[in-house]
Amino acid sequence: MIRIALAGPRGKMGKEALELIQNTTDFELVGLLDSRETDALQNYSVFTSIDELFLQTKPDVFVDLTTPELAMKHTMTALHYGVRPVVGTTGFTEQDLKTLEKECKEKTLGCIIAPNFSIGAILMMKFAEQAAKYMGDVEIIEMHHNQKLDAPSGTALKTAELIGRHRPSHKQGHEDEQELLTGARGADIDGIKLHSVRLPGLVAHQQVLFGGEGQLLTLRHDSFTRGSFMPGVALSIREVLKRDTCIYGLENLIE
Ligand SMILES: NC(=O)C1=CN([C@@H]2O[C@H](COP(=O)(O)OP(=O)(O)OC[C@H]3O[C@@H](n4cnc5c(N)ncnc54)[C@H](O)[C@@H]3O)[C@@H](O)[C@H]2O)C=CC1
Ligand SMILES: O=C(O)C1=N[C@H](C(=O)O)C[C@H](O)C1
Repeated sequence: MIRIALAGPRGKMGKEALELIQNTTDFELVGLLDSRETDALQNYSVFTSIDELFLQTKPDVFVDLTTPELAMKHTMTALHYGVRPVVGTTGFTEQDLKTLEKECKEKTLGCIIAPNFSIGAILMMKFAEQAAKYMGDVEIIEMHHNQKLDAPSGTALKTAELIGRHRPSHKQGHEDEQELLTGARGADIDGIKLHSVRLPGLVAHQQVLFGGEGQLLTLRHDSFTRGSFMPGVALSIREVLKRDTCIYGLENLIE
């Protein structure tokens, strides 16, 4: 049995993950971390202190599905107690990732930071990385529900990073281009334009557009339900136990 502690169990992702853990025969839920005590979770040990969670439940794996401002602190605390983190929460900076890499190396502990757990989104990112070898003019449009805290999404940032491995940094478009309204052309990562849409009704969607003379290549992925993320959560829980480094992105776990 893999002993699992989960943070954020009342959230949109946390609820799904709770169900996944309950319904998976080799997973055992040993504790929950939430910002407050809640009746809805009274059958489980709910902690409001992350230190108490680890001291009292001694999990093998800690799954974090909370908020960008908490994720780094939670992940570092898990590593401090020798617990392997699987983190779906977004908002990690480059510096955060470097710090985690160092911490995992020092402690010889696995940690998985997954900007997106769905296989379709991972494939979209891998295809975008391939396309960038041949088509260097690209814009990313990510679309999410209107309760999302961070923009751009973790998936969009990861996509830009993978594209950047093959696309030399350069300014796209016309050199005399002017933004008549601030933000009209989106955010900019090494010249890649990145646009964030937030609307009710959406879940998680992304298009990567590659333009070339007389042609457009569109890569699109849609998560219509949060069930799309759960196989990736289960895979990460099993994989993190076999690893002793910090892994950023599930593309590193699949061939
Ligand atoms: N990697 C992936 O595939 C996916 C990642 N996400 C990310 O997961 C995170 C959560 O997303 P949602 O479930 O949509 O958000 P949500 O807002 O529905 O849930 C966040 C949860 O965190 C809890 N929380 C707040 N403060 C806390 C504290 N101090 N201790 C413990 N829990 C606390 C809240 O009670 C809530 O249950 C976001 O960063 C989002 O970007 C979301 C979907 C897929
Ligand atoms: O907040 C969300 O919903 C999602 N967050 C992740 C991100 O920021 O990329 C993954 C997915 O897009 C859903």
